[in-house]
Amino acid sequence: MCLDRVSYRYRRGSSWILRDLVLDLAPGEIVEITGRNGTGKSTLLRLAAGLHRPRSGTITGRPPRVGYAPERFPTHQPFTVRAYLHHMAAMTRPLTGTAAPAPGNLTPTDTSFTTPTASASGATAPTAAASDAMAFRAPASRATESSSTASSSTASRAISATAAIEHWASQLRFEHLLDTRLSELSKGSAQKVGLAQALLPSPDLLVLDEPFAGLDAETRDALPELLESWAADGTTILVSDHQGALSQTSARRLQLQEGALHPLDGPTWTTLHVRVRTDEADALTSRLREEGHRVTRS
Ligand SMILES: Nc1ncnc2c1ncn2[C@@H]1O[C@H](COP(=O)(O)OP(=O)(O)OP(=O)(O)O)[C@@H](O)[C@H]1O
Repeated sequence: MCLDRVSYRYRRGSSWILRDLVLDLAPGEIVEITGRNGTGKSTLLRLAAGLHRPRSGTITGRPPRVGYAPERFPTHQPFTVRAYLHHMAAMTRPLTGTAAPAPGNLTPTDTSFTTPTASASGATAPTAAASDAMAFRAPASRATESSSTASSSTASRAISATAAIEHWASQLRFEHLLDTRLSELSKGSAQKVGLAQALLPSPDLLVLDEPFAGLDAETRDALPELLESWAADGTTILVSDHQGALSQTSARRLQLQEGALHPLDGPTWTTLHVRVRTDEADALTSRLREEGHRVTRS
C-alpha cells in the first residue's frame, strides 16, 4: 500500500495537518508512527484505514480487509462485550455472502472462521469451509495454541465466531469481561475490546491508534510480540505509539513532524525474496525467526 504525496486538512482554510506525505507499507511490515501531541498521527491512521480521503495525493493498494482500532473505543453502546463482538463478527459476514443482523438481534452466531494451522498461511490449501469463510482466517499460530496441530500442520480449519471471540479474549486477557456491559469497562479493558474487534475480520491491514494506552503491564509487555506474530502471518500493521513500546521489535519507526514522516534511528531493513526447498522451509523459517528476521511466506 502506498500513500503518495498525501495532504490533508479538516476544513478549507484551516491549517494543513499532513503535507505531501509519502509512506510505503509492505505486506507483513510493522510501521510505528511517533510524534508530539496534535501532530496528526490519528489523522494519518484514519486516512490509511480509509476513514478520511486525502485532499490531494493518492492512496493505492489498500487491502480489502482493514481492521481499525481507534484511540478511544466508544463504550457508550448498549451491549455486553460478547454481544458487541458477535455483532462485529456478523458485520464481516457480507464477505461470505450473509447480511449482518440488526443490532437489536444479537443472538450468538456460529459463523465459520478459517484458521490456517501454521504460520505458513500462503502454503495452505483452503478447505471448503475455508473458502466459504475466508474473512475469518484467524492466524493459527495465535488462534489455536491449544490445538496439537497448531505448529505442525499447514491445513486450514474452521472455527466458529464464538471460538474466535473467545480466542481473542484469551489472547488479550479479557475473557472474564465477556458478559460485562461496554459502558462498565475500564479504559484499558475497552482498549482490548477495541483491539479484538479490529482483529476479528482477520485484516490484511491492521491500523492501531495508541493501542498501548491504558493497558495493564502484562498485556502491554505481551503486545509487541503479538504484533510481530500477526505481521509474520502477513498482516501489515500501522500503529501510532507515544511510548516507544515497539523500539525492541523489527517495526520501522517513523516520526511525524510538520506534516511529513521522518525515519527514527534504528536498524534499517532490507527485503530479500528467497526460494527455498519445500522440505526445508519450516525449519528455515523457524531458524530465521529465532535470529530476529521477519519471514513471510507466499
Ligand atoms: N475532526 C477534527 N476536526 C478538526 N480538527 C481536527 C479533528 N481531528 C483532529 N483535528 C486537529 O488535527 C490536528 C491533528 O490531530 P490528531 O488527533 O491527528 O493528532 P495526534 O498526533 O494523533 O494527537 P495525539 O497525540 O494528541 O493523539 C490537531 O490540531 C487536531 O486539533
